[in-house]
Amino acid sequence: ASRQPMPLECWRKSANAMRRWAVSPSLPPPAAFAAATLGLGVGPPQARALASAATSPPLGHCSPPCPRPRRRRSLCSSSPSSAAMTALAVEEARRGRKQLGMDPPLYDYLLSNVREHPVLRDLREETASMRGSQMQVSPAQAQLLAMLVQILGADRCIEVGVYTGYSSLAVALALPESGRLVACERDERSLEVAKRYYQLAGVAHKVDVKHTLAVDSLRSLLECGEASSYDFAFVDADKRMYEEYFELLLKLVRVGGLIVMDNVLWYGRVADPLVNDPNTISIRDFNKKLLEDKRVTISMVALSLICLSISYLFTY
Ligand SMILES: C[S@@+](CC[C@H](N)C(=O)[O-])C[C@H]1O[C@@H](n2cnc3c(N)ncnc32)[C@H](O)[C@@H]1O
Repeated sequence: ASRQPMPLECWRKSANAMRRWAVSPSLPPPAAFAAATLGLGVGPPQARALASAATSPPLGHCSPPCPRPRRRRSLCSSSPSSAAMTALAVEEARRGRKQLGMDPPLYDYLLSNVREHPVLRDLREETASMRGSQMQVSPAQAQLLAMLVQILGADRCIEVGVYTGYSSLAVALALPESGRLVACERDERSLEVAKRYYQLAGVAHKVDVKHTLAVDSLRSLLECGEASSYDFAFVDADKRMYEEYFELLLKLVRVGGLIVMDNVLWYGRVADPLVNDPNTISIRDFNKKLLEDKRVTISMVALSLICLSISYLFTY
């Protein structure tokens, strides 16, 4: 597909954001760039290096006049120009590319085999331009969540970490008319988008939105006597709370139900002994405890692979 050249002012804004991020480990990556690098299977250290390499002005934008000779730093001779990089980032976010360790052509192929509800597609496209869009689950992941809900015959579900509602909408669409999804999210602005799309998809009556800290919502469900009354839970929020969410959900979800925890591979960081930030340590510890936890049966998966195999099971 042909792409229009990016206006210089837009390019400057994204280049500045990327440059700030490249030198400040405490800052989150610019959303679209993070989506692009994750989609490409690039880990955070390489992504940061790429961001720093990709911030020289794009070809054709600094002449005339050009105050000093341009030096393009690049990681390898085939590094794309920054304009191409930024355009790619936007495209990646728009297309919902997010898959650990899968190269882009194969992931494109996978995405082209996802059945995505039109309202989910619209939500994904609207979210792509929003801050934090890289947090959204991919269409393939959402399809798997919906399928798990259907296989379970789930009627009552919980989601921790709604953002703009992509995964919760996929689950709500898969629920029967009598179904109920308790959707926990602390951010009001994201929830406004989510609620709008629940309405558009005609599932708002199935979703019970809890706008507060998720841990408080889960505790209050237990206080209301709802122990063992849920079939399915999906956790996709603050990683340092995983253990606490898991313990609460273990009480809320019935025996034979399913708890899905997102990001347990944490973009590969859990396997890198040099990465020891609090989120990574927390997920690593959580995975270790779960491995030894005899109360549950576990399966840690690179999501899209299980998605394909389950699809084929159903096809034949
Ligand atoms: C990874 S995003 C969720 C993405 C969502 N599942 C989707 O597919 O679009 C995580 C969300 O969790 C929310 N969150 C983080 N900590 C939370 C907390 N303690 N209580 C409730 N929500 C929280 C954030 O505001 C953010 O919107």
